[in-house]
Amino acid sequence: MNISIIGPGAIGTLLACRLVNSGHHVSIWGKSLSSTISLRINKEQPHLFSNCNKQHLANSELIIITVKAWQVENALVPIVSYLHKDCIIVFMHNGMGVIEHICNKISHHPILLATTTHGVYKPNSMQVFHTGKGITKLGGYNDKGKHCVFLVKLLDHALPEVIWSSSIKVTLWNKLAISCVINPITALEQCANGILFKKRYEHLLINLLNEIVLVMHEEGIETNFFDLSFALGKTIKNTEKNFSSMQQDVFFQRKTEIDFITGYLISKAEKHGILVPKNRFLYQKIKLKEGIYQK
Ligand SMILES: NC(=O)C1=CN([C@@H]2O[C@H](COP(=O)(O)OP(=O)(O)OC[C@H]3O[C@@H](n4cnc5c(N)ncnc54)[C@H](OP(=O)(O)O)[C@@H]3O)[C@@H](O)[C@H]2O)C=CC1
Ligand SMILES: CC(C)(CO)C(=O)C(=O)O
Repeated sequence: MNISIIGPGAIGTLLACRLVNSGHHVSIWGKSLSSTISLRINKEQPHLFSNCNKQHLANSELIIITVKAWQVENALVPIVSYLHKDCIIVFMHNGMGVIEHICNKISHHPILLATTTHGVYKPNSMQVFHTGKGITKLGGYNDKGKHCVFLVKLLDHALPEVIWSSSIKVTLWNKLAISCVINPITALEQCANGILFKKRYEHLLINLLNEIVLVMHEEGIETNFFDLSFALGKTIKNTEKNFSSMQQDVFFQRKTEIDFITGYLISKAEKHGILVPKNRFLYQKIKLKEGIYQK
């Protein structure tokens, strides 16, 4: 298949290299002006990709957008006119709410959303380290996207494990709930995820989850406090030594994805007239931190 990866950062590089290994024709579309870019995973053989080639983009049957949530619009809008009308678009980023703003520009394409738990670290522009094998969940955003179940086999062959989600909205909400808790706290405390098991966080975690459950119910997502806290505990355990993406963004003084994580939760809470003071408090603290280093 002809595939383009839009945003060859940590996740994008991992996918690009694995898709080539799996026999696909892969090009990339990044911010660099070079016409070719060499990318490698760990110490494996590097692959040479064509970069920002409009013809390759136009020939793409599938594009996977792997930029940060707040970068999606700027990455997608300039390239939409080059895409073939049937080109499948997969979005893979943390958080929710991005597609709502741009779907009218791409609604004739099959659109899918994906969320992944792979861990990837990119120390320089040419190499990534695959630090944790994970699971990718994929599902259709529009009707055409829902007909693209075949992509599970294709992507699973390249970078297992890939699972089809028949309700990607539910999958993303469950991931969002966990991120709303782990990401801002670990970013503010600058600690690994495992710290959240400490007794002193218990009340905060309970309050955050209770607020999140109310919003999820109003959004039509079937959940309850016990299921969510079990899932949260499992994620903290599985990633106890890891640093969340937001911890790293704050550490390196980068813009975080808070607007698409807690910010999304707050916007839905406001829509339903639900108060989420604990989540709002964390949101404001992160915005304050970002504001200081972005000045
Ligand atoms: N890394 C990880 O382990 C995981 C990441 N995720 C999620 O995946 C998403 C991507 O994360 P990650 O790969 O780490 O992020 P990166 O910042 O490493 O990758 C994003 C890439 O997109 C590029 N980019 C930004 N804007 C544009 C544009 N307009 N056109 C083309 N390219 C652009 C960036 O370039 P530049 O750097 O020059 O801005 C960068 O190379 C995030 O939502 C993240 O939360 C999820 C699970 C794990
Ligand atoms: C689930 C969690 C918190 C894993 O660290 C994550 O999504 C992230 O780091 O962004």
